[in-house]
Amino acid sequence: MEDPWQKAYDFAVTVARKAGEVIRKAGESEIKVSTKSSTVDLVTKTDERVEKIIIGSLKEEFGEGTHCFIGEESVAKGEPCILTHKPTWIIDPVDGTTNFVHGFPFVAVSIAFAVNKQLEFGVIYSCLEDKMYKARNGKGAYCDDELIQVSDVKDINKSIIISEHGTDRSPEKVKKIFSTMQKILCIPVHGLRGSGTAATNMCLVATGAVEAFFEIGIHCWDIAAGAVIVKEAGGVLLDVDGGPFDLMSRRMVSANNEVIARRIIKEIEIFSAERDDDMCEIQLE
Ligand SMILES: O=P(O)(O)O[C@@H]1[C@H](O)[C@@H](O)[C@H](O)[C@@H](O)[C@@H]1O
Ligand SMILES: [Mg+2]
Repeated sequence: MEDPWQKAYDFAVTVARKAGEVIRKAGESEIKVSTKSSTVDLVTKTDERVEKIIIGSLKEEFGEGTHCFIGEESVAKGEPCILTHKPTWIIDPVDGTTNFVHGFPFVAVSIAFAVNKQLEFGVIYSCLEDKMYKARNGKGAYCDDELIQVSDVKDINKSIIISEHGTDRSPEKVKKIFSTMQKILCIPVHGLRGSGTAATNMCLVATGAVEAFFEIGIHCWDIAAGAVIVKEAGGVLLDVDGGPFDLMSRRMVSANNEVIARRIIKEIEIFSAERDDDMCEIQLE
């Protein structure tokens, strides 16, 4: 029987690489000459431009109307953020926007694809490192053409944990974020890290470079592709309260094994973040 999504998967890799080249060029030419403040406007234009290229390419290849799109920039402009049963692309055109503004070398194009509300595949192109991470449901996870596996570390005292403080600077949230990080550091673990992009952090879990990534405040487009890649690399995904992973919940833990995931969950001070699908007024089918 023909594999219905192989063509879409291969095309997603091509589009991610094309988007990465646009980001690199923007970084080399436009960002260098501008001051940090004007850079931010420029980068928003880059984010929007890259998302338009990605969605435009997908619509051209698969036709208008047959597929749905959840893109960070489109949602920011009021497009719905609801996962229906239709084939749906979940896109973060520039994950690590703040990194990009500052020339901090972790910026990722994240493209995921879901059918019947199930994630089918994920592609993350770390465009400044020129590394293509990808995974299809049930077919393993790869960095370029090399199979990748999560870490085999069992003891959390021998682990590196990666997380982010996000963009919210409200004192009560910042306090909980850093109190959580302090508790995890003092378990103790070998170290805490953060690349500045959830997509890249999840690839680091999938390659075994770190044992776990958690964050509250991310969006579905930050983690959808990484979720497939971590799972296919042998990792686990949970909600920060220990329940099942929920793509739209704005929170998650991904780890190399469930013991380490649940040990981290014990230390997380949970704060609320409005669900991605609640942020949208329009309720689709
Ligand atoms: O820097 P941006 O891209 O605006 O935001 C970041 C990423 O989107 C996200 O992946 C990361 O986890 C988050 O903490 C950070 O704010
Ligand atoms: Mg992002």
